[in-house]
Amino acid sequence: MVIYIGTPIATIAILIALFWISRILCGKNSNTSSTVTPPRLIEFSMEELRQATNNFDMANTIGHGCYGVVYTGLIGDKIVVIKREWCGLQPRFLAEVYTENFVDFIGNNLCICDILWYVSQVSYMSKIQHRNLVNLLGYCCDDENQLLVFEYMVNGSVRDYLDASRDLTFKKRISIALDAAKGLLHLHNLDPPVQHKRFTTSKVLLDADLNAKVSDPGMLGLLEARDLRLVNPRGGLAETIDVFSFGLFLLELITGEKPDVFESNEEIVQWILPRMFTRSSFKPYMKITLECLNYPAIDRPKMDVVVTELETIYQNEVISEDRGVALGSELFNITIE
Ligand SMILES: Nc1ncnc2c1ncn2[C@@H]1O[C@H](COP(=O)(O)OP(=O)(O)OP(=O)(O)O)[C@@H](O)[C@H]1O
Repeated sequence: MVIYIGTPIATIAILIALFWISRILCGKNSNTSSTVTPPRLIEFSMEELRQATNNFDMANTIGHGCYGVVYTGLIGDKIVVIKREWCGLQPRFLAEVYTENFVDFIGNNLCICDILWYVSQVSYMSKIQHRNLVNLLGYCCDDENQLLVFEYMVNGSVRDYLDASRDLTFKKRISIALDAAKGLLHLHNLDPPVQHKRFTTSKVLLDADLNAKVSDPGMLGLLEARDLRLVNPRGGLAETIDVFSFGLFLLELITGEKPDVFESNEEIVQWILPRMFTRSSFKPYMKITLECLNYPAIDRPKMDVVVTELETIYQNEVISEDRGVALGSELFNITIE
């Protein structure tokens, strides 16, 4: 009897890769109260996703980012969002993850290991679940195509929403900020902590009821292998960059305008001064915004503090709801009380 065991090196390489993946899949996760049990991650075929998007019809395109083109698609009776990577997997993905020796050792099996690496990243992403994070539902990966399937957020990004100049009460803005802060806090509370590092108003998506969720949580691994620059390089080191980005997000959320990139907190203060507000909730809002943008970075609050502050502001708004204030350009003509 002949037992064919293939190339021993290839077999060992695959076993090591599988061991590595199983370790990631068994990794620890956070157990904060809003953690959602991960649904089963679905592996879609390319054919299924072609059908879902009408063969990736332009009409289904809703945007694009550094990962790739973003489509809506229909799977069963459910609308989903499909991100299709710009370019296929490159062997250098693996080279950046493993040592040079290991890559040499794997030799001709780079392709399967790249795919295994991609699948391990996707599995990891799918385990990061929270009600304020956009859920990854599934993926498709072969040697030519890599696609990610996410839940669909019908109102698009906060940036889209602000651009469309749709009405948003101050209370609603606070509730969006609070949702987004909780999403980031969940990432920071994971063991080991996860930094988003690309947090902007485009990364906060709104559902039909304007509940907000942070998109692309845990996607950094996939993107870092592609030499991407940080969104806010002045945000400082890993632990503070999300907080800095959150401060910019708060400014953008309240003004509707993209704030300039500031060199210092004095510049931020100069930017805010002519825009002072009368209403009591605006002051704590601007205070926490400025604290997030603090220099040096070590003076910035942690996200749990940000969540607590925003919760207090939100509660004040609920209490004084009947005194409603319209937001918009006229807001900034109000002088200091
Ligand atoms: N799950 C989703 N539901 C609804 N719309 C989405 C979803 N994901 C992305 N979009 C839309 O697609 C656009 C592009 O998203 P994507 O995350 O690829 O890039 P980005 O955030 O705009 O830029 P980058 O990733 O380069 O920083 C978003 O601005 C948003 O309008």
